[in-house]
Order: sequence, then structure tokens, then C-alpha cells
Amino acid sequence: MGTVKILYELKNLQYFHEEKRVLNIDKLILEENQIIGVFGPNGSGKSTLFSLLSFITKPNYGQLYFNEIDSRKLDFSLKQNVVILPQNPYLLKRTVFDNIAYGLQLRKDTKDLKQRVFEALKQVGLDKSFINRKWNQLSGGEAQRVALAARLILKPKVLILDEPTSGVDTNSAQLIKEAIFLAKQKWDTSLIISSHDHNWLNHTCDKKIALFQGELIESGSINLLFAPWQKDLDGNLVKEFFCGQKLIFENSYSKKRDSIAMINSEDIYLNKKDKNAIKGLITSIHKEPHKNEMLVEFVIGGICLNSKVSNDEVKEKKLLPGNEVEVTIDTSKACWI
Ligand SMILES: Nc1ncnc2c1ncn2[C@@H]1O[C@H](COP(=O)(O)OP(=O)(O)OP(=O)(O)O)[C@@H](O)[C@H]1O
Repeated sequence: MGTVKILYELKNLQYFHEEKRVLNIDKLILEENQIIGVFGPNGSGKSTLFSLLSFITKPNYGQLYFNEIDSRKLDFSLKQNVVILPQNPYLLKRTVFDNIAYGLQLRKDTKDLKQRVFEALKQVGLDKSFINRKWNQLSGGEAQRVALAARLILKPKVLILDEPTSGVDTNSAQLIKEAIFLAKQKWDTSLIISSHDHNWLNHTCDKKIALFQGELIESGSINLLFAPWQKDLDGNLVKEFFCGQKLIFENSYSKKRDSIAMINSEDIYLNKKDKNAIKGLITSIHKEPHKNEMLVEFVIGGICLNSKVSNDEVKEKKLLPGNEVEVTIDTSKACWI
């Protein structure tokens, strides 16, 4: 097995907008060659994180390392490895060709330019006939794909996509997903993506991290429950697992059916009997570094979840991989995205 290379490392990083702290991340490691999905409700700090990762802004406190180099010491050529497609990308008031070719022209890398523009167009599912269209002769989904093609043509090492599916239809969202997979496959591009289309993001990414009020919900121990949801008679969201077991989220009647429930591992208890208890099967148990606790991973109807349990409790309750356990999820502590 090859060794995994670290792409970014964030340590005690904080970012402030005026007096308000909008990002506070103790530790985060992002590895190469992954599609990382960043989940979080409006205002949770996703775009702020993306501008730091693409070196548009600098942290107020703490360190950000890229390829093991402190971001304050990165030279321009290394920074060029990271390309961002911002939320509501701006198109130049020119043709599609000019828009897609612009980045390469800036970099004075114009060999076979026309051919490369055609390839980039093709990668986002647009044909050659678009080349002479003006920026204002495109639909929202086409404009978004042209903006993506303008980034893909640079074959970046890292591509950060902030809401690439906002305002696009299902067909464009699917074409964007395919373009992302191709970039990863062809050029080993690492991708960091946010989207409020949770279903799309969940099916696109290899790894998930989530932000809530500027704080990272620890990626190793975060539990995300995705749509589909059912509603009970009171309108509350109900998760029905494949095995038929159900989990009711009380007081969730105002939540939309495509919401995601984020549940901290500390709010899941194993082996306690309760009316809301459901059965799970332990798949693995890992020791938490420098802590007197274990991360117990288990499945309910094919969905993997985890719970933090103290070493003493693991021994006392004889929790072992392969054991069936009763699981109590404190749904009142769930954060909704
Ligand atoms: N220029 C700014 N000045 C002051 N506050 C800002 C500024 N930009 C963002 N913020 C605040 O920073 C916080 C994080 O915003 P950010 O845009 O990073 O969130 P987000 O998760 O990307 O949200 P969304 O999903 O709505 O795009 C929010 O509370 C926001 O109001």
C-alpha cells in the first residue's frame, strides 16, 4: 500500500471578521487525492475556510501548512497549484473561448490552446458550438460549467469548489460530478467541495468534514444521517434504517426533508436500554490517541456510526467487534444542516 500524503494541515487556526470569530479549528489534516465534502449550514464558515485554503486570506492566528510548508512561506508557483471556483463565479464579459483560455494565457502557457479549450468544454459536457457564445448567452447551468472548465483547463493539483451546484439543474449537477471524477482520475486532482445539495455531495465525496458555527465537527467521530427521511404523524423526521428500525427526531417538524442530522459521537450511548434504543452491530473498536476512551464503530442497517466510550465501559460492557448492542441516540443534541 502506498503512503498517504498530507495536503493541508491546520493547527489552532482562527479567523475573525472584524471582532467576530468565524472559524476556530484546533486541528485538521486533509490528505491528497481525495474528494472532500464540506458540510455545514449557512454561515458555518465554509467559504471562509475555502479562502484560507486557496491563500486568498490569511489566518489571524494559528498555522496553515500546504504540502508541509507554512502558508506564509509559500511562493507564487506553489500557490498556483490551488485553484478555486468561488460561489457565484464571475465570467468575463467576453466569449466562452476567452473565458476558458484566460487562465492559461495569464500563465503564458498557450501551446495547443484551442484544442485544450475544446477538451475542457467537453469535460463539462458542452460541445464546440459554445466556443463563440458570449457570456450573456448562457443558461445558469451552462455558465457554471464554463466557469468550471476555466479551472479544469489548468489541471490543478487542488481544486476547491464553493457551491458548484447552486442554481443548476439535475443534469448540470450530474455533468459537474462527472467532470470532478475525471479530474481526480486523470490528473490526481484533490477536490474540496461544499454544496447545499447534500445528496449530491454525499454521492460525490470520498470523505466528509462538517463545520458548525465555525468549529469543526471532528471528522473521525462525526455522524451524519442523510435523507431520505420519513415524517411521523406530528411531522417529525424519522430515519428508517434498511433493517426496518426507526429513529424519531422529536421537535424536528420544521426541518426540510433533505436535511442532514449531525450527531456527535459523545451523544450516542451503547448498551443502555431506552425506548428509543435500536440495535446495532459493532464493526471495530479503536483507541483514541492520548485519551482514556475508545471510538466504537457500529452499523445500523448498513449505515456506519460511531460512539465514544470510556476504556472502563468497553471492558465492563464487554463490547467487542461482532457484538450486537443497544444504541441510544440523543436526538435532542443533533445539529441540523
Ligand atoms: N466580509 C464579511 N464581513 C463580516 N462577516 C462576514 C463576512 N463574510 C462572512 N462573514 C461571516 O462569517 C461567517 C461565516 O461565513 P461563510 O461565508 O464562511 O459561511 P458559509 O458556511 O460559507 O455560508 P453559506 O453556506 O451561506 O455560503 C458568517 O457568520 C458570516 O456572516
